Amino acid sequence: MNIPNKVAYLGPVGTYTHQAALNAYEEEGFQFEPQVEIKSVFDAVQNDIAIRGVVPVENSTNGAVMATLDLLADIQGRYPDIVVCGEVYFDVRHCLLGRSATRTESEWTSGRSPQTVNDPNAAGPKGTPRVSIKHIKRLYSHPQAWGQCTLFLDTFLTGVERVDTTSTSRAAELTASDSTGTSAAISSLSAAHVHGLEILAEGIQEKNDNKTRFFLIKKQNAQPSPFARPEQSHGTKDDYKSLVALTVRDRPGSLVEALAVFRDHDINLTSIQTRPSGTAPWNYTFVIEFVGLRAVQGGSVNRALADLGDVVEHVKWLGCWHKES
Ligand SMILES: O=C(O)C(=O)C[C@]1(C(=O)O)C=C[C@@H](O)C=C1
Repeated sequence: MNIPNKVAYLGPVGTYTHQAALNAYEEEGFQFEPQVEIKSVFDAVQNDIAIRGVVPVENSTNGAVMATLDLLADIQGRYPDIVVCGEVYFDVRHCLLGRSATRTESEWTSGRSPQTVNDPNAAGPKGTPRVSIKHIKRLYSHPQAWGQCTLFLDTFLTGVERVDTTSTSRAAELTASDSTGTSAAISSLSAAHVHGLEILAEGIQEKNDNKTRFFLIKKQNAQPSPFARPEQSHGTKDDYKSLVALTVRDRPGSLVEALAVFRDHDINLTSIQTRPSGTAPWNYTFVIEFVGLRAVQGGSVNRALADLGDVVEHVKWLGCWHKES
C-alpha cells in the first residue's frame, strides 16, 4: 500500500523552514520535499502530494509573514481544506555568506575553505565581519531577513544592492553561483555548508533572541497518518490554540460585535493580524488566533463559531493545535 509520508517545506535544503520541518518530523520517518515558494507548500498539501506542510508565519523581530497569512485566509478559495495542526519555534541566527576578497578564483572553484571559516578565533564582536566585505556589490536574501538585520546592513553594507529571494537558502545558492565572488547572502549556517560558502559574519541579526514561528499544515479531515504523532492527545483546552479568518460587515461597530463573541465565550485572544481582503479596496480580513481547542461537538469554540456566523460576513476555520510556548 502506498502510504503518503511526504512533508513539503519552503526550500531548498538549508532554509530555516527545512530545519523547523526536521525538528517537527525527523523522528517520524517522513520524506522531506523542498518547494520553491510558500504557495507551493500549500499546493502540495491541498493536492495530496504531501501529507504535511511547514511554512514560516511570524518572526519575533520583523513580524508576520504576509504570504502565509494570505494563503491561510485564502480569499480565492484555492485551499479550502487546509488547516494548521502544529507550530514550531526556531532560533534564527543569520550569517553573511559569500567569498572573502582574498581568495583566488581557483580556490573558489576547488571548494577549499579559507582559515576564517573554521577558525574559532576569527569571529570578532557579535555581528562584525570576520574579513573585509568591501568587495560585496550585491546582497541576496528573503525579505523577512532584511528587517531582522537592519543594524548590520546599515553599518557595514549601506548602499549595496539588495535582491529579494524566495528563501535564505536560495539566496545562498545564487551567491554560490556568482563566479565574481562579489555577491553575498543573508542566510543560515546550515546553508553555508549546503552551498559551500564562507561565513563572512555570524550572528548579524539585531536581537539575540530572534525566533521564527512556523506552522505545520495539513488537510482538514485527512486520514490520521501512521507517520504523524496524534496532534490533540495531551493537555487541557488551555494548552491549545485555534485560528480563524473573518471579514466583517461594512458598518459601524461590526468588528466590536465580532470581538465581543470571543469575550462572551470567555475566549482569550492571542493575536489579530489585518490583511486586505482582496474583495474591494480598504476592505479587510482579520486573522485571529486564540487559546482553545475545538471539540468534536459542543464546547466554547464551537459555540463562538456559531455566534460569529450570525455577526460577520464570512468566517473560515483554520485549525487548532497544541501550543509550544
Ligand atoms: O528563507 C528561509 O530560510 C525561510 O525559512 C523563510 C524565513 C521567513 O519567511 O521568515 C524563515 C525564517 C527567517 O525569519 C527568514 C526567512
